[in-house]
Amino acid sequence: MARRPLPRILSNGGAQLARSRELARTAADSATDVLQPLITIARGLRRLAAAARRRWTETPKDRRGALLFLVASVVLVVALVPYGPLLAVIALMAAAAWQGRDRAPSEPGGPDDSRTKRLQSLYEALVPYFSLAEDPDPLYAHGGAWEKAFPAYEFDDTGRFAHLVIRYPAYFTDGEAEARARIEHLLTAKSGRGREYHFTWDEEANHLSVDVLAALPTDIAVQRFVTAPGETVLGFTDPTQVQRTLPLTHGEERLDMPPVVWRTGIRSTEPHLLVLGQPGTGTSTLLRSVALQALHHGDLLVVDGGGTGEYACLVGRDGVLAVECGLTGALTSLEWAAAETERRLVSVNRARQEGRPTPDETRRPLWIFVDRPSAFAHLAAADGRKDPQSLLQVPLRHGRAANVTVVVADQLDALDSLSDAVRQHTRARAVLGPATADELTTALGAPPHTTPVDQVPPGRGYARLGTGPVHRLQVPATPDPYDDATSDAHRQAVLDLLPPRTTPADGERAPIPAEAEAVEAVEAAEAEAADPEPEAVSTRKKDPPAKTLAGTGALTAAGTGTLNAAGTGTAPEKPVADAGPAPVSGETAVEPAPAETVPAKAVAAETS
Ligand SMILES: Nc1ncnc2c1ncn2[C@@H]1O[C@H](COP(=O)(O)OP(=O)(O)OP(=O)(O)O)[C@@H](O)[C@H]1O
Repeated sequence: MARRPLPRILSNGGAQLARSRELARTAADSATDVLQPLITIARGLRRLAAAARRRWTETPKDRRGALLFLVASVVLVVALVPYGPLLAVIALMAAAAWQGRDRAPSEPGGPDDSRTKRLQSLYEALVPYFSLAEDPDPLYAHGGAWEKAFPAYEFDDTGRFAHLVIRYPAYFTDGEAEARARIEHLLTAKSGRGREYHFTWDEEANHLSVDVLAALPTDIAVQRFVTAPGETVLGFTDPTQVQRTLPLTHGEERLDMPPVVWRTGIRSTEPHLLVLGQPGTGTSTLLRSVALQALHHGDLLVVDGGGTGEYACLVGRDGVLAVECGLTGALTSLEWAAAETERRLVSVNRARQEGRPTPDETRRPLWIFVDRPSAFAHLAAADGRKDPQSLLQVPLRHGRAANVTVVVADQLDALDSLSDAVRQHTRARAVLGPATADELTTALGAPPHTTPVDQVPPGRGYARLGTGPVHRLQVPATPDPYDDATSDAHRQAVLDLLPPRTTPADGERAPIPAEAEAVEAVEAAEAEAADPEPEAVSTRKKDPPAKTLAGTGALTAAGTGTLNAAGTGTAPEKPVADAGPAPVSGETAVEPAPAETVPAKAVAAETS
C-alpha cells in the first residue's frame, strides 16, 4: 500500500512555527532598542512622579500650603524667563533619563562557587537528620539538590551565612526539644562558631529560619532611663522579641535600643529577681545598675556576701538604708527587713479592712539586695548561726503586697545552695556569662532560642521574666566608681546617678570616701586595740562609718539593733533625717576595715 504523505503542517509546521517565533522576537528586540530612550524617559518620569507624590504625602498638612506656593512661584518664574519653558522641558527630560536608567545591579545567576559548596555541604550534613529510608520522594538525599531545601539564603561579606531558610520534611519531630537542639547544634558548627544564631521554627510550614544576631553594644553606660515608676531596665536585647525601644545616650550619639524591662510592685507577676553567673561575669554590676534605678523611687538595703566592697559607692547615700558586708550586720539588717515587711503587710491589710487607701508609708518601695548569700551560708554554718537566707523568706513571700522587692545574685554553681524560698519566689531570672544549654534551662526554666557562645563580654547573658520568652541581655555598664580600672566616662555616669550623701543630724556633712576612709582607719585601729581578735571570717571590706550612717535612721537602727529592740511596729519606712547620731555598731567595732583605695579621680569627679 502506497504511503500517504503527512499533512504539511505536521511534517514541517514545527520548524515554520519556530522560525516565525524567532522573527517576532528579533522584531521586538529591535523595537526595544529603538524605543529604549523613550522607555527610559517614561520610566524616569514615572519615578519622578512617584517621588513627588511621596514628598507630598510626607509633608505635614500645615506645610503643604507653603510647598504649593513655592512650586507655583517656580512655575511662574520659569514661564516668564525667555526660553524658560523649553529649558524646563529639557531639564525635566534629562532628569527623567537619569532617573529612569536601569539601576538594577547585574543579577548574579546564583551564589558563587564557594557559597554553592557551603550550601551543598550543609545540605549533605542535614541528610541523616531529615531523611527516612522509606520516604519515596526525599527532600534530603545524598547527592541531592540543595536548591529545593534552602528556599532563601543570604551571605555576609565574609562569605558566611547571614540568613538561611531551611525546609524540612513533615515527619521531622520538630516538637521535641532534643531533635531541635541537635539541628541547632549542627547548624552552629557548620555555619561558623563564635557568632550567635537565632532559630525560628515554623512548625506549620516545616521551615526553620536561621539568623545571625548582631552583637549587642557593650559600652552603653547606665543612665536615667525613660521608664515608668515600677519599671527597671535590666539591660538591652534584640528587636526580635521586644517591640518597645528606649531612647539612650551613647557618648555624643542618641540610640534607640529594645530594653528588657522588669516590672515590680503590687501588680508584678515576677516581684523578685535572681541573677546567676560565674565570677567576674557582671552580676554585681547588674545589681548596682538595678540599685541606681531603685534609688530613684525607693529605699534600699544591700547585703554583700562577696565582701569585695563593690557597693561602697552607695554607703551613706540618700535612700540607702544599709550596706552590710559582715555576717552580723547582714543578719541584723535582714531581720529588720523581715520585720518591716510584716509591719507593712499589717498596715496594708488594716487599711484594706477599714476601706482606706494604702497608707503612704507602705507605698515607697523597699529594695533588698543580697549579693552572694551562699557565702554567708557557709560562714553561718561554721559559726552555728542562722543562715541570712532564711530571713529572706518573709520579704520574698509577702514582698509583693508590701512593696518590698528582693534581688539576689549568686554564682551559677551555687543555685542548689540557695534556699527554696529564693528559688521559688524569684521568677525574674538573669544568667550572665558563659553557661551551657542545660545550665541555662535549669536557671531560666526554658532554653534560649539563640546559641550560647563561649566568649562573651561581661554583662552579657540571658533574662527571662516569669514564663515569658528568654531574651538575650546586655547589662548597661555600671562599674564601681571607686575601681581604678573604670573609664572616666562610665565612672561619671554612675556618680551622676548617685543621690547625695545624707547630711547627718548634727549638721556635719557626711564624709566623702577619702574622709570616710580616714575615719574608718582610726576606728579600725581603735577597735583592734580594744579587741585584738576580730570576727573570725569577716568578709566586710569597708564598713560604713557611723557618721556616714547617721542620717539614715533605719540603717542606724538596723545596724545597731535598736530597731530590733523596738520591735516590728516602729521601723521607719524611710530614712529619718533627724535620727540622732548612731553609736558605732558592734560589728563595726570588731571587724577590721581594710583600707580601700578610692582613686583620687573618683573623689575629684564626685566632689567637683
Ligand atoms: N555590663 C558591663 N559592661 C561593661 N563591663 C562590665 C559589665 N559588667 C561587668 N563589667 C566588668 O566586668 C568586671 C566584673 O564585673 P562584676 O564585678 O560585676 O562581676 P561579678 O560577677 O560580680 O564578679 P565577682 O563576683 O567576682 O565580683 C568588672 O571589671 C566590670 O567593670
